[in-house]
Amino acid sequence: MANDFEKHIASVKDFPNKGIIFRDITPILQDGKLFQAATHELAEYVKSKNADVIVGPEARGFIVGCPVATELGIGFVPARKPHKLPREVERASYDLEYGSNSLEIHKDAIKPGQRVVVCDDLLATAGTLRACKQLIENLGGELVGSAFYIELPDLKGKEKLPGLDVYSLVKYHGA
Ligand SMILES: O=P(O)(O)OC[C@H]1O[C@H](OP(=O)(O)OP(=O)(O)O)[C@H](O)[C@@H]1O
Ligand SMILES: Nc1ncnc2[nH]cnc12
Repeated sequence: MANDFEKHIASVKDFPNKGIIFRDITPILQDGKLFQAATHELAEYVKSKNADVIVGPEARGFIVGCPVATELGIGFVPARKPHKLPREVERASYDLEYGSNSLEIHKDAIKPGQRVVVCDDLLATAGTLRACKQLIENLGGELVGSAFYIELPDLKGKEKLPGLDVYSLVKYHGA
């Protein structure tokens, strides 16, 4: 199955910037059975972490995280790019493999003591994941794991979050 996921990831050279190989998951999403299988694999992981809620960073984290939350019947919390959420927010800034950004989360989205897993399409430098962790912890939640379709281990994202469990379907070396 890991092989099937990998076969349905498109690798696009020099996108969005020269030197980046963009790993495009849209062929997985287009294949209903494979999208369902990927969702199920992540859901089994999230269940094993006994999570109360999933946080998904905009935009691809919405696509990946929402169906996992509905499969498990648990809540989904969007971490959005600035000025999109209408009520009081917590904000964290971060750097990416290409560029930098900020993420916001509604202040009442996570309750103290809740167990949270972050779901997203890809882990690269972990700037996004670190920002999510900061937001979750500022609201009193506990980040108990993270789940991705793709991991780029050479960018050493994991090392920036020592002790955090990371689950992924496919790893690309030499990214
Ligand atoms: O581990 P990192 O170095 O933080 O990179 C991974 C993040 O980068 C991409 O999102 P992007 O910010 O490009 O936003 P998008 O989903 O709106 O395209 C991807 O979906 C992850 O969220
Ligand atoms: N190489 C990559 N491909 C797709 N999304 C990304 N986000 C950060 N790095 C990426």
